[in-house]
Amino acid sequence: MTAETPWEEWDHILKIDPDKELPDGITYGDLCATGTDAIEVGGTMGITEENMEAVVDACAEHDVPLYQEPSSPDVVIDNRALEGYLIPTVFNAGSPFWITGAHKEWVRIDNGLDWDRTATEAYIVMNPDADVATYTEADCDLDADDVAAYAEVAERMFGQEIVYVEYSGMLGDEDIVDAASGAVDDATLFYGGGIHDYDSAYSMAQYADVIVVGDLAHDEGVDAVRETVEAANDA
Ligand SMILES: CC(C)=CCC/C(C)=C/CC/C(C)=C/CC/C(C)=C/COP(=O)(O)OP(=O)(O)O
Ligand SMILES: O=P(O)(O)OC[C@@H](O)CO
Ligand SMILES: [Mg+2]
Repeated sequence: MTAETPWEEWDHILKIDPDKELPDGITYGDLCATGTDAIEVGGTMGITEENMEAVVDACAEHDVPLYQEPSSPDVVIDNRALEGYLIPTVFNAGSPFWITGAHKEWVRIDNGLDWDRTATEAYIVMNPDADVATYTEADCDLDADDVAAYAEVAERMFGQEIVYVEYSGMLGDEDIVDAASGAVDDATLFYGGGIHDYDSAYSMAQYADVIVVGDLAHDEGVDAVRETVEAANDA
């Protein structure tokens, strides 16, 4: 990354899914102006280079750092508007493909990756009903001590700078996020899933360094997202 580890300064990320519509009357520019610290463009299903490019181009002229979060090597785009690439690796995936296999393929087929703009996110996927859990065959049957141990392994043994507790589609268990928070030292803890208002944002931001808000932007719009930014800044 240009500024090494910029996420250390963040409280809030807005994740825009290029496969989902925006509410009526709302533009990508409006979403960029919510006060979020960064935008991640990504989703699990229905992702193409074309819909990725369209969202990145629409956000490019606005003053917020833009990151691509690819769900597979074939949707990675080469776009100078991107500050960088946040590449998931799923620690509790059912297949090594989602831990290192896709990454190996990416490096094999792509000549000349931009390593200075590339970082990984160590995901722990917790909602068995989320597309990402099905897709990666994740073992979501984890207690707080399992999650804490994964988080510690990610940081201490695999040198991960970002640990991501992912409840995509549902609000997570505070005790689990608290345990993950206690298990990491220098790594930045991301939490995402089911944040829908000030209180749910605040509850998770007490433990996580950075909260990630996704579907709310597509389902409700900018005022709701702005509330979550306020909560992230207050916590
Ligand atoms: C090596 C490269 C370039 C890519 C592989 C990256 C990996 C391991 C991806 C697997 C995990 C994944 C699909 C991450 C994408 C981000 C994510 C978790 C989006 C949220 O997905 P959901 O909310 O479950 O799905 P939808 O909202 O799209 O239905
Ligand atoms: O869509 P939501 O439930 O807000 O989840 C956010 C993000 O963690 C998904 O990858
Ligand atoms: Mg989603």
